[in-house]
Amino acid sequence: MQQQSSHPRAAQLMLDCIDGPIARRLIATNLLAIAGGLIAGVAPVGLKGLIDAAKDEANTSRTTSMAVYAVAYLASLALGRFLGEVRPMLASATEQRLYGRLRQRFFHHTLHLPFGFHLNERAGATVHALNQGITGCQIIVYSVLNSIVPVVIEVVTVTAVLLSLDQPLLTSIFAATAVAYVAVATTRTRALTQAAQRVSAASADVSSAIAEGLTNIEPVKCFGVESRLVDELAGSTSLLEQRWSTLYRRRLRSGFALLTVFVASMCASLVTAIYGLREGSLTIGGFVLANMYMVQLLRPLDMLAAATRDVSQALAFIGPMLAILQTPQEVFCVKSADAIKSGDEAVPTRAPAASDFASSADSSLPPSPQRSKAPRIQFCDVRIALGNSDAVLSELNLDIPAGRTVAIVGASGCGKSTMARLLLRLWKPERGTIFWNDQPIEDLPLATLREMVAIVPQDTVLFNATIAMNIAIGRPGATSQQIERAARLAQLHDLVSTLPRGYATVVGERGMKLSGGQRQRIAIARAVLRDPLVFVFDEATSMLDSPTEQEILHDLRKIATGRTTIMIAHRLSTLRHADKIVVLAGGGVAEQGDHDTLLTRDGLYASMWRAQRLETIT
Ligand SMILES: Nc1ncnc2c1ncn2[C@@H]1O[C@H](COP(=O)(O)OP(=O)(O)OP(=O)(O)O)[C@@H](O)[C@H]1O
Repeated sequence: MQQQSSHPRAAQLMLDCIDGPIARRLIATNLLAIAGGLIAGVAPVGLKGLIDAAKDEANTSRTTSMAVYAVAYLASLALGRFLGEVRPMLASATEQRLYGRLRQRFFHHTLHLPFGFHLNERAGATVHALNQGITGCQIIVYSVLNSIVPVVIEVVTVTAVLLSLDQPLLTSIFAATAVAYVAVATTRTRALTQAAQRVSAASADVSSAIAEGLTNIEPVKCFGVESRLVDELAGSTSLLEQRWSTLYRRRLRSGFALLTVFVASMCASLVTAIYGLREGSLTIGGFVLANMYMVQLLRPLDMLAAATRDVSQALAFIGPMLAILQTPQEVFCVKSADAIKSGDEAVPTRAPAASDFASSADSSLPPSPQRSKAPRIQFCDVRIALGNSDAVLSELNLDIPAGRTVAIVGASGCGKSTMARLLLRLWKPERGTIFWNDQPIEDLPLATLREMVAIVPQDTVLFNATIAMNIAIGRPGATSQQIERAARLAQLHDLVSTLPRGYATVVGERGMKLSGGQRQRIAIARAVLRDPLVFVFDEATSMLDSPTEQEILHDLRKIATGRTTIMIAHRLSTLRHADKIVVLAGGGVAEQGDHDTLLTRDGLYASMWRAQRLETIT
């Protein structure tokens, strides 16, 4: 079933990646392939001429005729072979460009798939889908250019010559053989495709297991699970082995079926040609030619059948890549970016007034006067459930005034990071709306929204690149002075100065050559350098020692002035300066207000505060 729908999709995918220059080169190499097929097809005519000339004793210039036929025969053989050698060399550059485009297209598409896709899929399997898909495309291109096109031309040429021999019986045998080949090739295709799909799935499991072990190398080593992982891999590899054997058994069965057709046809044609020779309807040259053509007709038919088999296997390999390419991307752009950036928004939907957030008298802080562009953010009746569990946020109503700092606190798992992800549209709420000033955030172009928000996430993962590159990731083209300034604000500069290679130090796979606190500071510098309208600090300083944390918080308060800032933290002492503190519980806002108000209220926040004070003292 997958195979049936894969044909047009695979063809479409390749066509999409073919531009003018690629198309021209492919046509040129194809023409070479066609020329090779034609020449190979007519070569035996020279041999027939040679044999007939040798037999023609009445011909006075027999030697010359023989020489001409011999040269024609050898030259056509040599030229056909030469073209066969040259074509792959010419084709390879074009094909590599095509595969490069395919990789780029796949990577672009995958990076733009929804966040949930990446959480559900194994990265190893995704990379494997690409690699195997490219292998499948290579097989298809090779089969089409090297086998199918030249072979079809050869079959047509041979058939034309065959018809000119005026041997209806032989022609019928050839036709019957062709039909038999097609029948065998098509009936075996489904079984082969299924086997190839199973190989592909098992192979993805093996790749994912290896990738997962390598990306989690630290826990693997710390918990000493190397041998267990290797044993588990042995299970997956033996399954892969079995599935390859099944595939090759099926290929063999298909090969035997084709061999049977081949032998039957050879027998039939040989008997017919002998009969023709005895009857005098075939010369000796004609007899040799008929048999050579039989072989020559069967060989391309054989190659066609093999190519069909390879293509069906290749389509199964391409299947996972096509499935990923068909997964819908994130919704990027709904409304004009300019209107949003200039603050000159068209208001499509009514956003709630501050008084709608009536749960607390403290919820209607006036906006900060310093940055007119910093947005007011409102979560209105937002509900979201993740996975199969109950709603993480069942009814979130929250007003974050423009240019103010709002702290979010609450028990682990109550949905604080989920809130931040909703704002960045990594998740989509099941119900409710998040407003950016007066616009629902779905109306903002996704790229613009993310450009305006900088997040320091709980777990900082770095690229295996230099410190400078990691800091500048959100601001391509940043100068070294700008990078250094951001690093200073994140209390990182002094540390970097002690490194022999300074900002050119490579941080290792996922930044593992740095401490957790150092990674966090890079993440803070990154966010600062991005210069956004909204900051989200999600446990941004949780890995730092107290003095460093205090210094960074002091700097961040300065940087965040006039920007809308969301601070998520468990350590309440780091949040007491926030304009508003929001306690999340039971899927919504349990209480909100500034530090003193909440302490006076003696509710959830006050008890959390007391508990943490007690911990500090004891
Ligand atoms: N992709 C997901 N699929 C299913 N459940 C998820 C997913 N991501 C998060 N969750 C669940 O959603 C809930 C809220 O997670 P979230 O990360 O928002 O909590 P949090 O309040 O930030 O917690 P913490 O303070 O521990 O960081 C948790 O119960 C978590 O297990």
